[in-house]
Amino acid sequence: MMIMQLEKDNQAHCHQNVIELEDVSFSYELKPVIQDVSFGVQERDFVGLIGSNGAGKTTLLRMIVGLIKPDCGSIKLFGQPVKDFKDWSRVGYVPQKNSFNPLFPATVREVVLSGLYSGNRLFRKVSKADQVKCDEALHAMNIDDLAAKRIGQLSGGQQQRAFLARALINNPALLILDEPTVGIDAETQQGFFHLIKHMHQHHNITFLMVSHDMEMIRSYLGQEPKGECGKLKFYVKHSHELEDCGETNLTHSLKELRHSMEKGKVGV
Ligand SMILES: Nc1ncnc2c1ncn2[C@@H]1O[C@H](COP(=O)(O)OP(=O)(O)OP(=O)(O)O)[C@@H](O)[C@H]1O
Repeated sequence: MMIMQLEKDNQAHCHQNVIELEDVSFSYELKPVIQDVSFGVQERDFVGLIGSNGAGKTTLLRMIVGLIKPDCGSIKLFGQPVKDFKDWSRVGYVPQKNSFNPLFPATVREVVLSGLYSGNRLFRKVSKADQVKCDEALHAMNIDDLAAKRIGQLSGGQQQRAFLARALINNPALLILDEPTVGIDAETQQGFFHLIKHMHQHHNITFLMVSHDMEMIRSYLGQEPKGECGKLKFYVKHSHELEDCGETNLTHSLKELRHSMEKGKVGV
């Protein structure tokens, strides 16, 4: 049995478990993909999930957000079994490779706003406050000018930014990102990493991110993984900064990002 248990050097009693996996296994038909994975993500962890192609990273994320069920084992989100979890506004998820038919009718604004609707909120009226949240999220990803465009008419990188804005609109406590910068140019990647690092360090957001960008992972999360299971490696950094901001909104993050861009010419 392969069990991976993350070290909890920085465990502080004030930090709750955000994700708990215990002996999770999954097979596509008869092909085992995930075997006996156990690990925990705590509030304010930034977990980078690394593994070769086909190692099961996307499959693991899809189980965590409840899109597929494990064959055995248990998965909890914020202390609740995923199957009973309802508070999806606390979780932002950006799947891998969102690509749309150019004729797909939704505009970027509609796609971003759809991040606010979950469960019975699906057909609710869009309020002024929702529009403001949408503007902030569009602005954070620097796609204000694309708001009225059809999502299918955007480049891959622009679509990815729209999906990041969609994940950010609820100001989630947990952001789950599946290779978020695939198809995004180097300058934009740099700005994006700057933004998520800021969100991690100052805004109490917990991250689980699949990436093949070892340079970014190692520079922020350290040289060695904290845990391994099969072909999956988990790099972890915990953030607990005394000078955390009271503010947790996107506008604040954006202000800090713009400031850095002006100083260091970081692109978004
Ligand atoms: N719907 C599916 N039906 C059958 N097999 C699948 C399905 N989705 C994925 N697989 C297989 O499961 C394995 C794990 O796939 P997964 O997408 O989770 O890997 P990954 O680590 O995210 O890979 P990559 O780095 O290439 O994105 C692969 O061998 C893949 O071919």
